[in-house]
This record gives sequence, C-alpha cells and structure tokens, in this order.
Amino acid sequence: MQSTAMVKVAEMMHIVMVPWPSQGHLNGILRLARYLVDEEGVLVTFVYPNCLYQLALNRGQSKAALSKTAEDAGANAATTPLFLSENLHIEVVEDGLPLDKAPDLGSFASSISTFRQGVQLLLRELIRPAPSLCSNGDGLKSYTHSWPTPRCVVADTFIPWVQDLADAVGIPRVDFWTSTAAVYSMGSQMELLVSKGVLPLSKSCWVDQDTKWTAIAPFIEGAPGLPPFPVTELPVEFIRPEAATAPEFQFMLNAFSRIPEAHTILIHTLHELERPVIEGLRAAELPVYAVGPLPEGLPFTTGSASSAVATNDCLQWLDTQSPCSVVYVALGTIVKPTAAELHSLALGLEASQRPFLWVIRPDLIGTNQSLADALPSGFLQRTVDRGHALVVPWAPQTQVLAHASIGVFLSHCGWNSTLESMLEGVPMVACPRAAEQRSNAKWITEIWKMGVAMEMREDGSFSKEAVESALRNALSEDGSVFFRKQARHFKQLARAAFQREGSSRANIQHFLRILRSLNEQNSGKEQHQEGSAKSFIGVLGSFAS
Ligand SMILES: O=c1ccn([C@@H]2O[C@H](COP(=O)(O)OP(=O)(O)O[C@H]3O[C@H](CO)[C@@H](O)[C@H](O)[C@H]3O)[C@@H](O)[C@H]2O)c(=O)[nH]1
Repeated sequence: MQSTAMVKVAEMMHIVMVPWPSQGHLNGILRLARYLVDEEGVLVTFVYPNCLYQLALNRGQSKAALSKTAEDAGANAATTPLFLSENLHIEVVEDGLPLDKAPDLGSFASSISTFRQGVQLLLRELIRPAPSLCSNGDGLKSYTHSWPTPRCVVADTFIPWVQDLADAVGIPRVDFWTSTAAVYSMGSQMELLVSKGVLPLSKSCWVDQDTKWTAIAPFIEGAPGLPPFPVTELPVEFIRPEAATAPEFQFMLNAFSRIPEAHTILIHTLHELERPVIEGLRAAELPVYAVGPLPEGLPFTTGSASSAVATNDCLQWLDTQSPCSVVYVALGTIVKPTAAELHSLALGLEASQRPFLWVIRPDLIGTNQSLADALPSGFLQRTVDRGHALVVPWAPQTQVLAHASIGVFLSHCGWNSTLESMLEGVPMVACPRAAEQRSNAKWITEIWKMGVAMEMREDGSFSKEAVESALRNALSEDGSVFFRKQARHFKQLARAAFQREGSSRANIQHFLRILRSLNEQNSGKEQHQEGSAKSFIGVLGSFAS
C-alpha cells in the first residue's frame, strides 16, 4: 500500500531543469528550482553539471553540505543523485569540461556531446513509466521513489538541443534566459540580421581590424520593444571582427534561431524594469514572462559563498569599515582583465583613497605568478597591509553587497551581479568587458541611472584615471546621494517582485497554471503522445496576458 506522502508526490508537478554549465548561468536557474520547490510545491530534478559541482567542492564547499544525506556524502559525485530537500533532486551529470578552469564557449562547444548524452539518458530515465531500483549501467542511477512524469524541461537558452530531447520524449521545452529582456530581444533578431547580411559585420565596418570594440556600423532597427541602437551594443560574440569564423558566433546563432520552438520563455528579469521590451517581445508573439530577481536559495549557488573562511574574512573585515564607504570590486566568474587592466584597477582603487574589497580569482594570476607579482610593485603593502583593503580569491557576494559598509560595486555588469546589487540597493561603477555586458552597463547607467560608466578607450581597455574618476563620481557627496536614491528605488521594486502581489511571483504562478492545464488536457492520454507540445501552445494562447 502507498503511504500518504507517496500519494501526494504522485499528484505533484515534476519539472526537469538544465542549466548551461557556467556559474553565471547556473545561479538564476538554480534559484528558480529552489523557489518552485519551496514556494510552489513543485518537484524538481535539477541537472548539475559536473565541472561546476567540482568547482563548488574545490572552493571549500564540503560534499556533506552540498548533499544533505549522509549516504550521498560518501558517494561518487559523478554518478550519484543528491537530495537537497525531499522535493529537489540534484543529478550531477558529466559535462566533459575541464575541472581546472572556468569553461568558455569554445570548450563547451567541443564537449557538447558528453553533456547532451548525459541529459538525454536522464530524460529517458525520468520518462520511464515505472521506476526501478538498480543502476541502468549508463552511469546514471534510477530513482528509488516514484515521481510523476515531468511536465516540461526548463533549459538555458544556450542549450537549444534540449528541444530535440524534449521532443523525443514528448514534453515541452521552456526556455530560461539568464540576462535582460533587452538582450533577448537583440538575440531574437540574430537570424534575421544574418539573412540580411548585416551580421557578421563586414570588415569595412571596423575602424581598426585589430580592435574588438570599435565599429562604425549602422544602427539596428526592429528588435522587439527596443528603439534603434548602435550595433556595438550587441553582445560581443555577435560583432567582433573574427565573428564570421568564430565558433561562438555559430553557437549563438544556433541558440537564438531556436527561440520560436520553445513553448514558453522565462526571463530572469523584472517586468517593471523592462516593461516596454517585454511588451514588445509579446507583441512579436514570443511568450515571455519576467521571473526575477529570484531570491537566493541554496547555500552553494554562489560557489564558495558559504565557505566559512571566505565568508568570515570578508564579513569581519567589512565590520571594521564605516557605513557606505567600501568599494567592492568583482568581475564575475568568466571575465579576464589583461595584466595592464589589473594594474589600472589597482592604481585607480589606490588613488581613489577609499577602502576596497577586491576579488581576484586565482585564474587571473599567471601559473608561476604570486598575487603580488600580478599587481603593481608595493601595492599590497600600501593597501592591504595597512588595513585599507582586502584582496580575496572569492567572496560571498550576496552577503558582501548586503553589508552596511559597502558604498559602491565596481562590476563587469554580469546580469547576476547587477540583480544582486539592485536587490541590496548598491550603486554601481560599470566596467563591462565581454558578452552582453555593454548593453547591461547602458541600462544601469543611462536608463536606470543607478551608477556611473567607467570611461573606456577606443579598444575597450581602461586607464587608472578612468577607475579613479568613476569612483570619485559615484562616491562624491552629490553622486552618492543621487545614485543611492536610484538604487534604493530599484531595490524596492526588486524586493516587491516576490511579495504577495509581486509581478514575478504572479508570472511564475501563471506559468504553473499553464502547465497544470496542459496536464489536465493530457490526462488519460499516452505520455508520449505526439501533439502534446502543440496542445501546450494552445493552452498558452488561452492564458496569454
Ligand atoms: O567572488 C565572487 C564572484 C562572483 N560571485 C557570484 O558569481 C555570479 C557571477 O555572475 P555574473 O555577475 O552574471 O557574472 P558572470 O559569471 O561573468 O556571468 C556570465 O553570465 C551572465 C548571465 O548570463 C552574463 O550576464 C555575464 O555577462 C556572463 O559573463 C554572481 O551570482 C555572484 O554573486 C560570488 O559569489 N563571489
């Protein structure tokens, strides 16, 4: 006889979630998983790419902390499902990526088949009607509990092949986008821009063919919800001179060209932040829903965020600083400033005469270099040794930003960092380096006006003077009052998103109603029946708001 708990589980909605294997992409979707489980009573099977799992362990997270059961703590991470809570099932899947460095688009492209195969096996396993207790011999374990067939697979926009896997098992793919609606809108135009011959940019568009950042190309028109904008605002991978032959370009083109196949699109943004763009995307018949900024959930969502050493070092040092005085500097998990840029940052920070907490990841320092070698001569003695600064390999960023001593966040404008800064009402100094960060920086500084843009040279590099001047502007008496007021306004909006009447909460509930309705429509039908995807579109239409 089934227990009451088992009966209840059988009635619950089950969703599979697949991130793109990089920290910046993992964080948002993992937060969504936790939210669905904790607040909406959904069962989630979450694919955790092995390279990120190992990275989290290496950064000081104990296996026991990653997995809440004693059995899992001693088991082989690559093959063992981890149970973080009764209703959140983490499945570590081999991704073929190197464990010693953050994966880039290039390395991911070459290892794609390993990850794809792992996800495919998992999906097939989950769709099996009856669970079994033994290993299936493919390195994946079968479940020991009977969760219902997944209703959909939510996957990062960068892994569009999940569409094929979802089609094969007869469930819809839901696209999860980890950046702004604005950049999604730009991406939705990529195929068209290629067919019109606008992209890849012709070499004649470049002032200097060795320069990655400066283009004299036309404005782009027609992106849903966006006014015409200069081509240089497109993500760097779209426009760099070597784009035509770069694997990243084809990779992006492939990802964005499969947008129309997704049954619904969840964007990790806030409706109130990007209303015209979201409305423009909907008018273009893209079923988008803003579902951010998702609250931080799992302790390991930010790598070593809960690593006791990093947390204590940073927070204790921040406790010794005056309110709103400290510059927090962190460039995310991928961006690699050049040696000259590291020097400009160091000297600009020193010249600003403000206390600072600076994250310098180990991979930013040469293999045979020490931290001191990577920085200007005597810099650490003049700053850290005198108690004016702290330099760490990794910081508990969300806790740092929440600390009362933080005055400004000098950031590369990665979207997670931007949302985290917004959630704490911290003004920003924008130092975009790659990907879609130039567009994010524009919104932060020109539209939301919650920070200062650092002046860039034509080739996209920056000087010590640019760092110093941006910090002085942001922290000047007038500047700090103005930017803090703006940042506080967005903090309120961001925090309201998941309150009772909050827009993102309502959007998530709306999305779940669509899935439930699909469930009802399909009840009594075969799970693998062709056409379930089409009926999903029908249901979506009837819910469209
Ligand atoms: O010392 C650190 C440094 C980073 N983080 C966390 O790591 C994440 C970094 O994410 P993000 O700010 O988005 O930067 P990237 O890792 O560089 O993210 C990539 O992915 C993002 C999401 O698509 C894009 O917006 C970026 O441009 C792209 O570089 C954030 O949650 C941070 O809290 C820490 O916890 N501690």
